[in-house]
Amino acid sequence: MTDALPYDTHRLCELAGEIIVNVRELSALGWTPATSSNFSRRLDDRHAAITVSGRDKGKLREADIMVVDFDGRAVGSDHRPSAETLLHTQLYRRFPGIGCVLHTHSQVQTVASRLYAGAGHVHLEGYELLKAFSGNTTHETELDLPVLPNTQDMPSLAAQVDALLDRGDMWGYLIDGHGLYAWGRDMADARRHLEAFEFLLGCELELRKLGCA
Ligand SMILES: CSCCC(=O)C(=O)COP(=O)(O)O
Ligand SMILES: [Zn+2]
Repeated sequence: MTDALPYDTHRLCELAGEIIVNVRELSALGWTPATSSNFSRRLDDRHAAITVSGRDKGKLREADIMVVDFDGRAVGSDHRPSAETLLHTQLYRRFPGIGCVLHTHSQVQTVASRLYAGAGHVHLEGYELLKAFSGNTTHETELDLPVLPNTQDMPSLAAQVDALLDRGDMWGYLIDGHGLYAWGRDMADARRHLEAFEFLLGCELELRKLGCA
């Protein structure tokens, strides 16, 4: 810990390294086109490490990761944090067990968000991969992935997410025409949830193409 900064800089370096490695892999899958997407890790009980706004997520370096407090304000940096910072910090503030938030813009996520915006959710049932979500021990379960309307008004979007979180266990949501948010207790957990949503949404789209859903 330095005198000047109110967080552990060594821990920040560790988390930045982890974000960089994981986000490069997600980018290589085509899930972060055109500088889209944002990623964060809980740093401590007041701060998160998050991607700087507008950076090419496929080419992240340590300088592309900065610190914000849970009100979304930059701490110890002149950079602008992700435009969607509030959607990350609201989760860290409310749930001490959440340690990682991942947001991507894959084609599958975006097409699914458009198709299911009217229904307000994607119903996922009968898939073995539902066991990938923390707490699920059987495929005999179901999950409604919410789809929220897109807006540039982040406080309004965060308020809608907050209302959904009141309902209980939730590991992600879609934003119409935009992409997917997923989270977990650490990077591995959040990434498993993100990948499971991507796979399950892909299955639902495929079933629709085949006229089965
Ligand atoms: C060019 S993508 C539009 C903004 C967006 O949806 C996104 O995920 C990236 O925003 P950021 O400010 O985090 O770079
Ligand atoms: Zn986005």
